[in-house]
Amino acid sequence: MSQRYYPAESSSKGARRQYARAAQPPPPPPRSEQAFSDSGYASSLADDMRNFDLNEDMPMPRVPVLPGPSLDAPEIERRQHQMHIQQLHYNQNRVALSRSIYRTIDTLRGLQEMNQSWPIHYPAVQRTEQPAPPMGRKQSMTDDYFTPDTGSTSRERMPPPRRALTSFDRRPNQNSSPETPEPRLMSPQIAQEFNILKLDLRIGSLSQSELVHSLEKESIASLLDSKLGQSIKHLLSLRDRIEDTASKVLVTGDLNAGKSTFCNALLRKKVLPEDQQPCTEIFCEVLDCRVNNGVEEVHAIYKGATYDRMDERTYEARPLKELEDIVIEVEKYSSAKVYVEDTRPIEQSLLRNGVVDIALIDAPGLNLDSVQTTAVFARQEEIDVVVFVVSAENHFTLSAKEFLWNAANEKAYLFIVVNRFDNIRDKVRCQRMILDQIANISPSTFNDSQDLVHFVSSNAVIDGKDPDKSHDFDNLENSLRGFVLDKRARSKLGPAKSYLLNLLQDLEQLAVINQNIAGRELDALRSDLAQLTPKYDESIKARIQVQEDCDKQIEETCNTVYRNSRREITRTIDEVDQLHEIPWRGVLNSFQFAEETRKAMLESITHAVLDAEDAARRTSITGVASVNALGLMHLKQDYMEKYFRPDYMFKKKRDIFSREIRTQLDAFDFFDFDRQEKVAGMSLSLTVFSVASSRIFGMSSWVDGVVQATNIVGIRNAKRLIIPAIIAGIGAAAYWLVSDVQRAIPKKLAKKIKKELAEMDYVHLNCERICKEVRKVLRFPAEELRSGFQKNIEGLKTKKEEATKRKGECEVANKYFGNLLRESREHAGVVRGFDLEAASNH
Ligand SMILES: Nc1nc2c(ncn2[C@@H]2O[C@H](COP(=O)(O)OP(=O)(O)OP(=O)(O)O)[C@@H](O)[C@H]2O)c(=O)[nH]1
Repeated sequence: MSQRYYPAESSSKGARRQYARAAQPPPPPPRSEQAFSDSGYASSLADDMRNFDLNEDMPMPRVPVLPGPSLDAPEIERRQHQMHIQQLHYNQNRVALSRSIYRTIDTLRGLQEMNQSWPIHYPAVQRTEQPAPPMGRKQSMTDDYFTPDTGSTSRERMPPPRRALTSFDRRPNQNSSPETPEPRLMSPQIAQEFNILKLDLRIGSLSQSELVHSLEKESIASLLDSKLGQSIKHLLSLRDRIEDTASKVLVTGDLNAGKSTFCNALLRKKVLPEDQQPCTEIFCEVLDCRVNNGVEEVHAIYKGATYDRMDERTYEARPLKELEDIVIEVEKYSSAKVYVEDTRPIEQSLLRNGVVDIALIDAPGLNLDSVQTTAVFARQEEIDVVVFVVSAENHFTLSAKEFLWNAANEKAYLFIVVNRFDNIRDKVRCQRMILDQIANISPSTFNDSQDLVHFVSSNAVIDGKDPDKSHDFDNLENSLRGFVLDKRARSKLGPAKSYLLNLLQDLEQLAVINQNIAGRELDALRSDLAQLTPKYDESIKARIQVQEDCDKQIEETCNTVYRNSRREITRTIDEVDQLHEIPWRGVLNSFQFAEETRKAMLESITHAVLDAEDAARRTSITGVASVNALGLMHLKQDYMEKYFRPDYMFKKKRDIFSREIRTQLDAFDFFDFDRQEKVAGMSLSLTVFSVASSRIFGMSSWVDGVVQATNIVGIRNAKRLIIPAIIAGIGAAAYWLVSDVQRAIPKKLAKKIKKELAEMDYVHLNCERICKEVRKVLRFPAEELRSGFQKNIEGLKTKKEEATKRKGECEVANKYFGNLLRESREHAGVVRGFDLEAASNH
């Protein structure tokens, strides 16, 4: 402890402080104005810490020589040497910590980048998935014969797979009921173990772990990203802090404990207002005026403004004597920077001591109001040393104890000034009582009470009327200097070290968790890919095979339909004249007979076509069923089977038109001349005609015949016979024709119809039409089958590509987190090795 360097002062009355100048190193080179820049002191730092080395550090401190018996030269040299070693250690630790800060910032930035491509997993439990409703499918406008199959044949569609929230993407176990929670990926307790990277999600009544579970993976990643950003910011401010050559001393305590008087005593001049009644209501930071171009003044900082000495909009510059008014203007000012000149020699000045620049912060009384108390706590982070002023008359109030308990957690040592000791009659009892209380509040402070607890009377220092009291204060001042200088390694570097350790521990945890997840996901993806690749290849092969089978089936079905239709229709047409029994109602009704016969014939042919269509329908049902069977066999639930409506077939106008035969009756349909002529040859009455006609082709023979006949019967008889013979012949012929109408009509009609149908290629056209319709009908399920296969293959292809991409990402993540784990462990080991105590133990 400092006591070794600052031995207890002689209690002899009037003992005076002496500072030996013997064996002092040459005075430090003058420091630039910049080096003493603003109150945060941060701005005085070099921008890039990476380039600095130990030689650029602060000047070596001089050894203050304390009051007491004069020291001999070897002792002074020894102390000088110790101080040098101490400074060297401090600088080594400072440089090493600074490097570690940069190294950690690099790590955090790398993690932020990684978080963009592979959202970092935060420990959480998986949420149970709710199955999504099955998706409807829009029916095609062309699907006339088919409707979505919603009937008994419909199959349950599986909900689409969803990615678990903070776990890797695995399809939930289909056998597990929705109520059964999935196995926990991580224990939520792990989340509680985070120090720095803990997500602060206290919203409403939900706990952090509940909130983590309710957030999407991307939201957690973005929260972590901002947390990492905050951490980088904090690391930079820690770097600024350890680079800050100044130490901030917060003087706090209860109202009227004498904090301002104590500060004035340290400065040896009345700078801060002292009063019986509470007066300091804002923070007053006392600094060496050299940082303000040597001008003594107060910068009263406006409420809500961030102080910038170079920007007068952020503060009001006022003379020192107005400080009394400023400290109570809480409505206008948040705090004040008090620039004062400390004219005392460097060995005596606390503000300008040659080792470290000290800023004294006079805080409002803790029990002034709760806001101010909170403000004191808020400033803890930037404070190196806490000097707690307690009134010897009042001891520790509740607010004082509360503050000290909290401060003791942050800072192992507290400097306690028990002021107004002059007002105490039984000083020994008071000392005992106060020390007992300190033992409870801060045991480490109690153990070092000789250095850290001082009973003084601050009001007696400036006027110096009572040398005894001044002597106690000198003692305190020496201890405080020692405490500030010796413990700065701990107070300045300690927070950076512990923050780094905590952060690296968090990073290690995140690395373990994420490497684990990436590894598991990688295994899962590898096995997925091992299944997907052959499945994909098989699917392509199966598609070709099934497509061929399906085409073959359609072709065969169509050929069968064509053949059967052609056979049936041709047979009907061939037999059309034998099929109908239209009653004969005499020659006079022969037209009606002919008409009915025509209709009957045409109807029978149309019926034959309709029968062929019916047969085609039945064949189509079988064909569709067998294509559906192929689909179900290969695509299973992915095959969208539709309900087939065979009654919708052959319903178009085109079909009706194609079936129609427009054969009409004409006069020749009633007589069968072919037959008349054949029969005439055998008829007696026409024998004459026959004979005559056999001669008629030659004029000479005909004339010969007439001459011969005339010769036989005589001219006169011949004249008498020829005319009745002609009449009889015509009559017989007419009779013959009329009597043949009943037979001639069907024959002639059938012949005519056949001829017309042959001319229009009726049979082929209808068979072709029927066949075309059947092909069209069969092509719907075939197309469904083809698109099902296509979808299946594309789905597999997409899955394969996604899995391959994801596998690549996981490999990168796995490697990255493996490196992060190694790096954070190794780095934490390095940081743990920084022995901050070594600096003060030498
Ligand atoms: N007797 C005696 N009086 C003191 C001592 N120190 C301070 N006082 C008086 O105590 C009163 C309050 O002192 P301040 O320094 O204003 O107290 P403070 O803690 O700064 O007060 P606030 O900032 O208003 O909380 C003043 O009247 C001082 O003169 C001391 O050691 N002995």
